[in-house]
Amino acid sequence: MAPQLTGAPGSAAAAGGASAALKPQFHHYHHHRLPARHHHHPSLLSKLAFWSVCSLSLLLAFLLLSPSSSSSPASRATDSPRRSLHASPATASYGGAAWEKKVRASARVRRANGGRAGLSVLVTGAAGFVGCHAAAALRRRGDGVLGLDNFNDYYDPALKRGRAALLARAGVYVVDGDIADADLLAKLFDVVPFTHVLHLAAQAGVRHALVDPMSYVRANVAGLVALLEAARAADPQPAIVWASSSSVYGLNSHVPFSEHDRTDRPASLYAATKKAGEEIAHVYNHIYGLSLTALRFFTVYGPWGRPDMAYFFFTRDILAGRPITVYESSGGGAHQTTISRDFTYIDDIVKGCIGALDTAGKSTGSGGKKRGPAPFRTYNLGNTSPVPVTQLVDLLEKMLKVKAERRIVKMPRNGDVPYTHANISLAQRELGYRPSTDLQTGLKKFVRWYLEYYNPELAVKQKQHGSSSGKASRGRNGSTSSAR
Ligand SMILES: O=C(O)[C@H]1O[C@H](OP(=O)(O)OP(=O)(O)OC[C@H]2O[C@@H](n3ccc(=O)[nH]c3=O)[C@H](O)[C@@H]2O)[C@H](O)[C@@H](O)[C@@H]1O
Repeated sequence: MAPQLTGAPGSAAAAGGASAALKPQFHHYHHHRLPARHHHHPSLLSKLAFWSVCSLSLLLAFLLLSPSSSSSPASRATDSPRRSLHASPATASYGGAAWEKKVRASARVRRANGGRAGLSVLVTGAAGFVGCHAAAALRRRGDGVLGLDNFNDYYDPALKRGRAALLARAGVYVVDGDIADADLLAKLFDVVPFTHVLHLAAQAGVRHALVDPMSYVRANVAGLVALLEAARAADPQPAIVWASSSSVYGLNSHVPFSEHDRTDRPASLYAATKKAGEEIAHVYNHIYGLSLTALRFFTVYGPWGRPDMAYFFFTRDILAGRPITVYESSGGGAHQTTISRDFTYIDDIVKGCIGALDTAGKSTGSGGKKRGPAPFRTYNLGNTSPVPVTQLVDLLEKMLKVKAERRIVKMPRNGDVPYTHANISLAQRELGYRPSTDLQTGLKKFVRWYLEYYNPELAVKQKQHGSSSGKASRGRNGSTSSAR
């Protein structure tokens, strides 16, 4: 992918229009409630009652479903808690012949894929990290791809716009809308008979759940239900592959983590909402015959990554000469001497996503009714070789040629788990998943992208001299503005 993109600034429509508009009617009702009981003005009163019921239902619907995410919703992942600027479903604009034409063109299959019919895939969270790479890979294969993303400001929306611009150049249209917008989803399924949904829209990030817990419920629970509702009502019903998380293993200490291990002891609200998603998916598979595949991603990293993840903001802070906080184990567990992650490179994850789409059996329902059993699958997508976070920092120092100022602290109780390690034999067997990128190789690609995107002068210098002065200059776009 061409790395140098400057994204247009993101726009998140302000929420609250619907509820604000309803307020006066609500007050009006209370003002006139007494006369209503005495039957003085029956027609006026029935009107008032009607509007009041409408107001309350809309307000309730708004509170329950409003603003989740398409990529990674909710509020900005900054150190200072801040309410999100969600795109309100009520304010989204779509429809019309030109819009439908664009949607259809993007979702149209270009080329059959190795003898099998090409897929037509709705990718939610397409302006997110994994979504952007997966959508581009599907398009390269000739599949039809339509993206959906709400471009929320959990982290710098300019990065999301940059990813969407990249997809636009590849012929993938990313609809600016929210997975909680039932009308929009119904419309999309109406316009395109999607064969598959790759559902990657979510509120990601483990530690941010302490700051904005409701954003996780809105995106990962209410948003998922909204998507599944639309999918079960669609005709034909698509098969759904979606992003769960390695974090569902929580306090599990049996390593490497296998799909058969316990997932009933999450350590964070994020993990709990992903686990809830897995249970909710089972319901839709059971009642409506939706084909459902959950992929448990293990700490995915790479170019165009998420600025709220440690490898990304460590890079930014090391270059800016700022200290980084590295957690060490508080001790006590079986393998808790070093905090480690099974870091998995983006290209490997994308191959796993595509393997899951290609092998997903069909949904069996139609018209909202189940006609027979449909596949229900869960796979780990990891790298199978955990690396201590301290070693990640060593590698970054070497690649950036800057010494990190490390502040070593005991891991706080912030939802993080000390260790992850995937057993991938099931994905290997059934999806043909074979990760092939070690952390050193993948991180090099990330660092190259990071420098070209945020700090092109330093990138050139490093390329020319094979070394930097050791004193990194500040990034063009991002060193200080990206959120974490
Ligand atoms: O595997 C997953 O399922 C999850 O992977 C990541 O979560 P995490 O592995 O915690 O990744 P980071 O937040 O980038 O943290 C990586 C490591 O750095 C450590 N860390 C983090 C932040 C910090 O300031 N210092 C520090 O040492 C963490 O404890 C962790 O061991 C993603 O953020 C989640 O969205 C994803 O679902």
